[in-house]
Amino acid sequence: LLIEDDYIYYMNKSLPYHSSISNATITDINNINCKVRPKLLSIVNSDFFKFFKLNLFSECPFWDDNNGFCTNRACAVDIIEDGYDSLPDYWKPEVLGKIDDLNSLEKQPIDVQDEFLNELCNRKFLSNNPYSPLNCRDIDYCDVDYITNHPDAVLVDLTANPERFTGYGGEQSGLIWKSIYSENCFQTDDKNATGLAQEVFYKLISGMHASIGTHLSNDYLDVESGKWGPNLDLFMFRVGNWTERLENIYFNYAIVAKSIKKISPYLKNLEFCSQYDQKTLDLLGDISGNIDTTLFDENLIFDTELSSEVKDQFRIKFKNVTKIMDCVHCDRCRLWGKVQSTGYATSLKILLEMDNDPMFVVNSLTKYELIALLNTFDRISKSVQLINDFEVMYNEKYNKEYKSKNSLVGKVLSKLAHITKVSEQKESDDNTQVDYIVPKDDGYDSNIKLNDIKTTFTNSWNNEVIEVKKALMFILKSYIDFPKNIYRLFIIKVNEIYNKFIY
Ligand SMILES: Cc1cc2nc3c(=O)[nH]c(=O)nc-3n(C[C@H](O)[C@H](O)[C@H](O)COP(=O)(O)OP(=O)(O)OC[C@H]3O[C@@H](n4cnc5c(N)ncnc54)[C@H](O)[C@@H]3O)c2cc1C
Repeated sequence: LLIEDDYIYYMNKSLPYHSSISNATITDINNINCKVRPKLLSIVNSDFFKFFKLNLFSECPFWDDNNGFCTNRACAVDIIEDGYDSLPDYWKPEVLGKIDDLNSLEKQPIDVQDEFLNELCNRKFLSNNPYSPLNCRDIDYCDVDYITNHPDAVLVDLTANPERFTGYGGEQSGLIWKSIYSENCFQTDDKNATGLAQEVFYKLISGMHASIGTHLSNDYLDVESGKWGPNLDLFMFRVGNWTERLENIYFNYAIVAKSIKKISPYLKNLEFCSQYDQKTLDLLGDISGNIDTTLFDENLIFDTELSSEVKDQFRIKFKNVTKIMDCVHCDRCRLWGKVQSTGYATSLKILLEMDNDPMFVVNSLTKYELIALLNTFDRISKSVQLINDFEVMYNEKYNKEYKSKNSLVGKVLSKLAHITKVSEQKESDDNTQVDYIVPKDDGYDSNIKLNDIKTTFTNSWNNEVIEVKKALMFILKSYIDFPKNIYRLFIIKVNEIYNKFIY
């Protein structure tokens, strides 16, 4: 019911959530995604793009509590509540969250590890940034030096460690998310730019959070059956029931896709992978060819000199997000958290800094930023695909009689498409206006709202009925078990007395 309240609240509120910075409809993005997905898969499975460098032993720089999840069971109780002790070892969160198949390079000194990736490249400049931040303006949105040069960092094969359910949860992960969201506090005199920066920052984090939720719901371990597979109810609970979270996944898609479009023409100059050069460049060219430049208009975010102060704050705050990932005590979650926060940071660097001096930005990119960028695109692209898969599952399970448009996710998606159309219409009416577009509350919206409320209410009602039934069954079973339990108690007591008597 809480979710339902929040959901209705969202549908009714008139906050300027739907700005006109993205001109794409949900359908546009779904279509683009169908075309780029196979190519993206080939890229992230290639030798160059499948390794990421990570320091598994770095201490959390923000708070003292380094009492990690892997040694702290309490972190898991929210997810695996019952009988933690009775779970087989390989289902325990510290095992589910561990990184498998650490490359044998892990044991090698850092320069040998680097050599491995450098062998794939004609030029080494990607690991040695000639545009040292010491000499130049800082344009990094993540802590690049930390990733590439930390002596404890190791190469991890991302394909051997897919993002999935790990059982990581509870207070610790809640605290991490809370501190990431609370980075979103900008203070400048430019109210418009500050508001917009806050909105974009929130959407990025929420989209990343929702994408992680989508992946863990899709690759979920059912501890009762011991099988891995998609968990529709978990997806609906975490993401599907929340219009805003779904929208933010698509928003992040538009941001990352646009940054890849923007950097692609310059990748030719990088010659970053001799062995895979042509094939990788062809694939990247194909991907970029399918992305429309109007997908996202970065100039509407930070377009004026006035907002450069906001931009600087944005950069520092995003850098902090990538550092907060060191506080994540589940190794695999930390790995993907670091990859994705670095990927979004790289997107922002490309989108917001390239117009000033493209080659300055291009030459400052490290290979790990490029690897993170492409892998983040793969994560968000998979999330978009999964949203569509879950929609089909939802219709099959709950909504057979409804058409796709009337399913919960379907309604959300068509509403988003509708909102974008409204914003497009408004934009063409007034080209000079770059303000937020608030969706019109027309009959279409009211119908959707009414249907949403009905469907959400029916689902919540059915869930409550199932829970009440379960509770009643539990009470009934405890009455039935009562004589058996009394008998067992009696035997235990008799046994104790007998033992005392004997010894
Ligand atoms: C960096 C990081 C990576 C992780 N990776 C994994 C992983 O790979 N596999 C895995 O199983 N677990 C992972 N986790 C844990 C996972 O994200 C959840 O924290 C955990 O499953 C507990 O979920 P929860 O229901 O308590 O709510 P949480 O997901 O912890 O959310 C906390 C609160 O944030 C709000 N919230 C939730 N989602 C959103 C959203 N999209 N937008 C805005 N607000 C939101 C809600 O109010 C919620 O109560 C990761 C956690 C972190 C911090």
